[in-house]
Amino acid sequence: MLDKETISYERTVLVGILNREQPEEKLREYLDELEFLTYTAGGEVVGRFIQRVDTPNPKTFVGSGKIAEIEEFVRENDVGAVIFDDELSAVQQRNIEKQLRRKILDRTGLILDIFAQRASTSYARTQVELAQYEYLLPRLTGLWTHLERQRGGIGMRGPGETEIETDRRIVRDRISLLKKKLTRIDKQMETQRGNRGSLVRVALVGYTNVGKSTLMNVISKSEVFAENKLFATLDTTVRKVVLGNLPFLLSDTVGFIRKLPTQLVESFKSTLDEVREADLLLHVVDISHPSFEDHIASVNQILSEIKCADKQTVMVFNKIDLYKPETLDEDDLITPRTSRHYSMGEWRKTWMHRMGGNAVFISALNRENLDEFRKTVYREVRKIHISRFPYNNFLYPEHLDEYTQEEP
Ligand SMILES: Nc1nc2c(ncn2[C@@H]2O[C@H](COP(=O)(O)OP(=O)(O)OP(=O)(O)O)[C@@H](O)[C@H]2O)c(=O)[nH]1
Ligand SMILES: [Mg+2]
Repeated sequence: MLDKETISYERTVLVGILNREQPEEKLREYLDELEFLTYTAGGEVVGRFIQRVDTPNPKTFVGSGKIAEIEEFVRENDVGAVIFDDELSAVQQRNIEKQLRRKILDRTGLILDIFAQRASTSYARTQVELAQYEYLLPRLTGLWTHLERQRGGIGMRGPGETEIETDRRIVRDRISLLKKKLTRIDKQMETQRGNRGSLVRVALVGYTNVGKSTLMNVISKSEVFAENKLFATLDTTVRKVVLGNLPFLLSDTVGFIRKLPTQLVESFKSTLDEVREADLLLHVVDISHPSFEDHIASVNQILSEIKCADKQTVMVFNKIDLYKPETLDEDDLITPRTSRHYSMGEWRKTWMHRMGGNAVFISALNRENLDEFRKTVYREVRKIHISRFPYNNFLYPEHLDEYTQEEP
């Protein structure tokens, strides 16, 4: 009889540092996110190590005492990988690896690994592979400088160096090959996008795991892969959606994350072209997440990196079914009331005001408030349509009643 297959998660530990920008509460959130990323990559977190570090140790990132502590733990607990929340230099990564004799990853390396695991089309795979090589290249350089220093001036042209030089050349060749391949695919995609005609284009953007694909499925009655893991979507899906009598194209795309590796932003440029060419962005937010405001800031940061910060945007606050404000005891006169205590109504007022009415609060999963969502999207798409085709305005009268009847 066949043994039942058991999924084995690799045992891992996380390492984070405390400093002025990263007080305890922030760090906890970052490590929670890193734990979720680790789980997505196939790891089980069995320990967390934290140290107050104002200037990271150039050799080992954290102090030597901390490394010794981690070493003892990984030895006794059968740990396979140690993951740092912050970016490690090539030298740090190698030194730590030498001492711990385990796989050492930083946040960027981990995100790249997840992307590599999840990329299912050849296009996504090519983009990820490019990002991985871009990540690797300076690390090979680091390895080389390290050897150079160790060997001193004489006998520099030893086999070690030649080997690394060769490695670097192979990596560089591979990078330029992948870039060429991507340029070719980009051209094809551009033509495809061009063939879509003059329909208004709307793109779902937002932090990873906020519910973009779920919303896409609900709105377009399509079947896009949605899952409670990070980066469920790597490829862009485009669907034609009709609200009332108004057709437009809706695209679902890769989720963003804090400290998204720049290599990934670079190599996913063409996936992000869908965002760049959109007429309207639907910025989806998971309002039930305690740091959703930071998420909004991260997404806006990436949007400005790809020069989309000024696009017409509707803020879509999703997962209202899960939102719970923190509560204050009535006799607690000390704790200041902050946005964490806001009721849904208060958030609504704040964002409606900030967005000039372009904010909706929904639950894609429970299909709550979808009418309001449709109404807002309809109104904005219609505006774009009319500004683009003023002459056939008569084709698009207000149809607010019609589409609301579509919903059973
Ligand atoms: N409670 C609740 N869960 C939701 C809601 N919308 C989506 N989810 C869940 O959130 C998880 C992530 O949903 P996805 O639609 O995959 O999220 P995404 O933004 O496409 O994620 P990536 O593609 O990974 O960036 C899934 O488990 C969904 O079922 C909602 O309104 N309420
Ligand atoms: Mg998705």
